[in-house]
Amino acid sequence: MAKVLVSDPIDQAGIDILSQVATVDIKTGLSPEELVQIVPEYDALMIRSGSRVTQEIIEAGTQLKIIGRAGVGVDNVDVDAATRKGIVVVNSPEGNTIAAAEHALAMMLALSRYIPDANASVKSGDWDRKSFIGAEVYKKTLGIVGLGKIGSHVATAAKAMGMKLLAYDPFISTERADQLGCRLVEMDVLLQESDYITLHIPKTPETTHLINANAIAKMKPNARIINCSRGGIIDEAALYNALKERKIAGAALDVYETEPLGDSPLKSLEKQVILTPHLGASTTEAQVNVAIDVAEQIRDVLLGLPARSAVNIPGLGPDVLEELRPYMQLAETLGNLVGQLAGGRVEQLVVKLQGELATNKSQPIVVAALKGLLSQALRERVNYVNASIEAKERGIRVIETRDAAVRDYAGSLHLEAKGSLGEHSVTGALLGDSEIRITDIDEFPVNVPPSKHMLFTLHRDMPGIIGKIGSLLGSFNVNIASMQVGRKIVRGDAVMVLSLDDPLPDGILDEITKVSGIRDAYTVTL
Ligand SMILES: NC(=O)C1=CN([C@@H]2O[C@H](COP(=O)(O)OP(=O)(O)OC[C@H]3O[C@@H](n4cnc5c(N)ncnc54)[C@H](O)[C@@H]3O)[C@@H](O)[C@H]2O)C=CC1
Ligand SMILES: O=C(O)CCC(=O)C(=O)O
Repeated sequence: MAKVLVSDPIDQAGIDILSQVATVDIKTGLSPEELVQIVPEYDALMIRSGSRVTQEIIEAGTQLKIIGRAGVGVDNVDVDAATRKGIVVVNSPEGNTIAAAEHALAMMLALSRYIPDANASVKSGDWDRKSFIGAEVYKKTLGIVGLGKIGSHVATAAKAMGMKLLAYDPFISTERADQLGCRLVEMDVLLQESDYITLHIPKTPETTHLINANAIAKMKPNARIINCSRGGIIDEAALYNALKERKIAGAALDVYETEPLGDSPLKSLEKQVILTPHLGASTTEAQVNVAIDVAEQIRDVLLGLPARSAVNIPGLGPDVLEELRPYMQLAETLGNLVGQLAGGRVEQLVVKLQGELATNKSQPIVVAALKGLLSQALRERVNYVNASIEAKERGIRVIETRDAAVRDYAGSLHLEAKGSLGEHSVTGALLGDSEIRITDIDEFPVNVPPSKHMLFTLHRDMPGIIGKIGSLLGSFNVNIASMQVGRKIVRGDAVMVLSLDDPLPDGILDEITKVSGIRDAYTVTL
């Protein structure tokens, strides 16, 4: 049975799902050294934000197939290292959206009305009403940085509270911002015009210290900033100085440059600062959502099925996966077939998407074709995660083309592999929704389903040749399941495609190539 290590607190709903297919060990609070030591036993690792999955841990995880992050941000996982090792990294892109958005809104209101300090004051025995005169958010301007899932929910709620909305997000359209009632502006405008600024962006090289001394200098003196996204987007030293010198009115932070927050001067500031310990996703509802979402994906991957929210399988969201899955199977089968026909070292793969397939997202198809192509060499070591990297490291040039005009089938895929031993091409299509047909071998038209054991010959189309191959296979006790010949002209060159019930015994291929009229013969195992 597979083994899963859960190294952060995860809701029981997720553990129950994992337990259907694996032995689950819950070991929280491990040091990085302890994690390195025990990770080799495990097939999957499930974490929240508490565990940092470094390259060293990934290298040590020789059995690891999947790392599941029960949340959105995967910045605590070395995704590149996982990708190189073919380990799928999944997250829960939506499970805690509402929780994080509501936390940001709660922070904005709490900051405006000094709720944490007022609460502490009452609990300490005071009845001080003068020190806590707050500000209303009604009719104030909220600047939202990052109008993705969380930012959009914040926008909708803030709109309902009568706020004016600005948004900065270089990757969303004006139409989308309009829909949410936001005016899409440049960052400088947002900084200059907002009374409240809330950050909902990932931490990337571009967003690190996006809010630095320079940006803070552009903000209004009454401005308050909220960060429930990622630590490090705000330069904490610059923020501290600005707050201390009253250049801005307040800040509410849930995330920090280093977590847990150590000996930070921010802790010394009073009612203009609120600090929470990375609680954005900490609601019962969100924890159930993310635990189920990620546990289901770990279960699926351990059962050999694809994951719906893999962050390191290019372009493979759940909607794309649903639509392209049959074509990906086709691509993988054809990649495997053309790789075996080409033999030797493949230097170039042309992937041509034809008919309706030409209008589809190509990346998953190309990845699937490469996975098939490399599967003979790498077996189970190649997967959708690392196929592109493995191909690149082997110097395989990938050329992608599209031809929507090819209409033999609704959608078809043509692969050409050029290598040290020559050049071969195959074309395939889907019959109905998912039945694969090989429709062309080296430009000879055929119509055969792939089968586990196959024999392909290139021969001269002449009487008696099929019988000779049949007898030869019979003499080696190999049963033919089906046979088809593809030719362009009568008595010219032709290909023969045989599906066999049994693998070809050693030596028979040499015998076949000796038959008069046979130019070449290839065995393929799919
Ligand atoms: N505090 C907490 O516990 C939680 C924090 N988060 C964090 O919140 C952040 C937002 O999450 P989601 O809304 O789910 O992500 P999302 O991917 O739906 O939205 C992010 C948005 O940021 C935009 N963006 C990217 N780079 C940008 C840049 N340089 N400038 C402006 N906009 C940029 C993107 O276009 C996208 O619209 C993430 O960093 C996530 O890790 C998420 C959940 C809980
Ligand atoms: O696991 C958590 O509580 C943190 C959630 C978070 O930061 C995220 O989902 O990006």
